[in-house]
This record gives sequence, C-alpha cells and structure tokens, in this order.
Amino acid sequence: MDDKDLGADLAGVLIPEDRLQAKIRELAATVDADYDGRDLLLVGVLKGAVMVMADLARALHSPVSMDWMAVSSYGSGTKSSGVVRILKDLEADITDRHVLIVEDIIDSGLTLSWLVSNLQSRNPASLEICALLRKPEAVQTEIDVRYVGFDIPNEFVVGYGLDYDEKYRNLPFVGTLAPHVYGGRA
Ligand SMILES: O=P(O)(O)OC[C@H]1O[C@H](OP(=O)(O)OP(=O)(O)O)[C@H](O)[C@@H]1O
Ligand code: HPA
Ligand SMILES: [Mg+2]
Repeated sequence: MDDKDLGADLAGVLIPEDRLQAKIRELAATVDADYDGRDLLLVGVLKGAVMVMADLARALHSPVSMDWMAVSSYGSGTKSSGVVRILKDLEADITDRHVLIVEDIIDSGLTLSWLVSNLQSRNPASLEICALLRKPEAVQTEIDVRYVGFDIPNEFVVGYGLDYDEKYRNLPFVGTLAPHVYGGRA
C-alpha cells in the first residue's frame, strides 16, 4: 500500500512491522520455555489470527501442530454483535492435548470467553491463550490470558490480519482507521 492510500484510509500506524515481529519472537521464546518440548497444538482463530499464527509458529523452536477454528462476531461492522457463530470447527480431537489459542485481538473479550468455554468442554490437558493485541478499556469479561503482545487504546485497528469489512488484513503493521472510512461509528 503506498503513502497515498495510507493517507486516505488510515489515521496512523499504531504498531510498526519491526515492533510486531520483535514482540512475536519474544512471545515465541516464552512459549518455547513454558511448554519445554511438550506436544503443543496451536489453535488459530480465523481469519484475524492468520498472520500472528504464521509468524508465531515459525518463531517457535519446538515442533507444534496447527489447527484452525473460524468464528465470527463482528460481521462487517466495528462493534461485536455479541453472538458468536462457529463457521468452521477444529479437525483435531483436543481431548488430553495441550492447546494454545492464538488470537489477533481481545476487544470486548466476548469471542474468547465463548471460545474458552467451548474448548474447555472438550477436556484438553491444558488450555491457554496467546493474543497479540488487547484493549483493556473495552474488555467486558474477565479472561485469563497467558500471553499478550500489546495493550492498545480503545480504537478500531486494522492490519496484520485485522480487517474492516474484510479489507486491510494484508497490511504488515497495525494501524488505526480514519473515522471517515467507517462513518465515525466506532
Ligand atoms: O473480543 P471481541 O470483541 O470478541 O473481538 C475479537 C474478535 O473479533 C475479531 O474477529 P471477527 O469476528 O471480526 O472475525 P475475523 O477474525 O474473521 O475478522 C477478532 O479477530 C477476534 O476474533
Ligand atoms: O479493533 C478491531 N479491528 C478489527 N477487528 C476487530 N475485531 C475486534 N476488534 C477489532
Ligand atoms: Mg473481523
């Protein structure tokens, strides 16, 4: 995306690519140390987590398995509908497995709190969360998150997997969206 497009749609760059990548290497080192060679299943939450999942998995030194779930609560807007739908379920049976959910963002927390209770009911050996971004001012529900990349302000962000109306996911950095793009209804 060139500077002209950037200027049109984004209010600014919140987290540049080099800081994202450095944080992911840091998170991977902690995950490696914590699991210490134990068999680990990474569960990526589509679609937002594709970038963090791909980069985190490659930064890990331990061998891991990867599976995906697709859930959606935002549709095309900037507010959670609060209703989480499974669009695609896991292929793996997670009974007795060590599971690490990999998410791009905790905003209201509604998606993850639903997902945790859903996956917990399948009796994994352990269940933890790694979220690249978290908005402390927006979180509506207490969630025990083991690995967090960045706490960010309560603004709608895009890039590095995060979309607005399915766009901007391919930006290599995290930026804030200019209000004119979504009509200022954040
Ligand atoms: O904490 P919350 O308020 O629940 O918001 C976080 C969730 O919302 C986004 O997903 P979305 O439903 O937009 O699907 P997507 O990943 O396909 O964009 C994001 O990727 C998280 O999964
Ligand atoms: O700030 C956000 N940006 C994009 N998608 C999201 N889903 C929850 N919060 C956000
Ligand atoms: Mg989305």
